[in-house]
Amino acid sequence: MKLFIYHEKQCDPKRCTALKMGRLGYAKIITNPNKVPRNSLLLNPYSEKSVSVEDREIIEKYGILGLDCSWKQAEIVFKKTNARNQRVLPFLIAGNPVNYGKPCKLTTLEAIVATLYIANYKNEAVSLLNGFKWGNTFIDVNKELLEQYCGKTSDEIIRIQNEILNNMRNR
Ligand SMILES: C[S@@+](CC[C@H](N)C(=O)[O-])C[C@H]1O[C@@H](n2cnc3c(N)ncnc32)[C@H](O)[C@@H]1O
Repeated sequence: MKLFIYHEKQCDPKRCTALKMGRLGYAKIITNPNKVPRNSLLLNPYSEKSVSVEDREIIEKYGILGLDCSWKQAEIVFKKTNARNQRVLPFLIAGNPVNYGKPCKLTTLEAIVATLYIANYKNEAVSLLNGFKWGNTFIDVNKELLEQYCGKTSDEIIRIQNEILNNMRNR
């Protein structure tokens, strides 16, 4: 599985999940903007199209690309990207210690794990959590959601997500 992370060097290196993924040999860390793979599936929290099982061909051919930057800068950083295949993740809850419990504010590790899970590469997804103490928390907190999204098309996932959000509002 080809996993790439473009690293903006805006984070605390001790807490950065991307740099740790690089150290563990899980992902290739890229710091030169000219070397960013343009066809990979870019995980963009501001995109309108959801990650789905329909992305398997892109993932197989070109891999997944996370963009590790500070959440404070993220909107500006993503406005500058011109990658071809940009995707948002559907509603999921952060399991990491920094943003625990917050919707959609995932670490780069969590975002890549969720993408693989939804596209039905469950074993590959779960194996990336080895080496991260809180890693399994992400799966535990989101197991039901991930199972609902896994194997579905982008349109189906948006429908499922909207139903989940409506049910939460009406509770
Ligand atoms: C903003 S950075 C923060 C990284 C954090 N400092 C860390 O240590 O992992 C997280 C990256 O993960 C991906 N990501 C996180 N949440 C996402 C979402 N809801 N949809 C799509 N991508 C997401 C994006 O590439 C995003 O830029």
